[in-house]
Amino acid sequence: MAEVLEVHGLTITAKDTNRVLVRDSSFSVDAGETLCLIGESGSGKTLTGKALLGMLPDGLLMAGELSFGGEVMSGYGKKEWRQVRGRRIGVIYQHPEQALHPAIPIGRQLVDLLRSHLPVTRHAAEASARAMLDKVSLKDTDRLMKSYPFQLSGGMNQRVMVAMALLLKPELLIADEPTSALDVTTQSEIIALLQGLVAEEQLSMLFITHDLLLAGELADTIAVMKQGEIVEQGTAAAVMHRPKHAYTKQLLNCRSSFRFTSEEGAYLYVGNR
Ligand SMILES: Nc1ncnc2c1ncn2[C@@H]1O[C@H](COP(=O)(O)OP(=O)(O)OP(=O)(O)O)[C@@H](O)[C@H]1O
Repeated sequence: MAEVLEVHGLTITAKDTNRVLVRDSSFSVDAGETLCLIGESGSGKTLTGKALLGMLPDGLLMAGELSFGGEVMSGYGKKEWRQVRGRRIGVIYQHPEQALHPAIPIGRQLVDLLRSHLPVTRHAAEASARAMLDKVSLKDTDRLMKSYPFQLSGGMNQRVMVAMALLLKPELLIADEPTSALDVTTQSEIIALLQGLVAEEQLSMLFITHDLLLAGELADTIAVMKQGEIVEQGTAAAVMHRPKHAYTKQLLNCRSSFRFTSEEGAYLYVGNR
């Protein structure tokens, strides 16, 4: 399968303290593949995602090579990043307010996004926006196009954010803990939606989570991060059922539905979460 994203030796350092926040991290995402980056809070997942969007905060230094669609992005300037971010790499955050403007109706946000990247008429952009809202299973699109984010539930806003992320038909979707702030039922609905869209659009996805079981449900491959380093990576089946690193075993043991059986050296799945 063709590689969409390749990260080689990504290292992120705080300039003032010289603290290494992400160390020599290498991974790749193939076309149509979902890679889950998992690890506890502070392990460097979000910074890795930000590096891939050219959005690292000032004060951090990046080294290593990032390639997307065969093109090296590591040396990109602001203009090149703007052409990739949002257009070729879509992004979904934990909180919709990170992506949606609170004082602009949903419809206008979608239309403006389309028209800022593509030479389309307002009428055509509105039709595409409605079609995309429909695709993320939001009903009553006429009313929705005129609604503000605060008038929608958390789950609906999350769906709008998915619609925004996919509107420009990106090749890669970066989802940073997109369901962590949602209740369990809504979380399952959003995960099912993402799984459906990824399959339908043949999208590649980098899914960032602290939840190894969720990673097991979604991922083709999993990379486990601890204190800025990838300590284990492999197919989802290998990482979930034959974990090698003590930290991965610890993450699995934290979830009650998995139990480590020392005689067999394997994890047994003993029910749903
Ligand atoms: N702008 C910054 N300057 C200095 N250190 C930072 C900066 N941003 C993040 N860090 C530090 O880098 C480390 C990794 O942060 P990051 O946000 O990537 O972790 P994470 O794995 O995404 O955690 P979480 O799940 O809590 O979001 C943390 O120790 C964090 O405090």
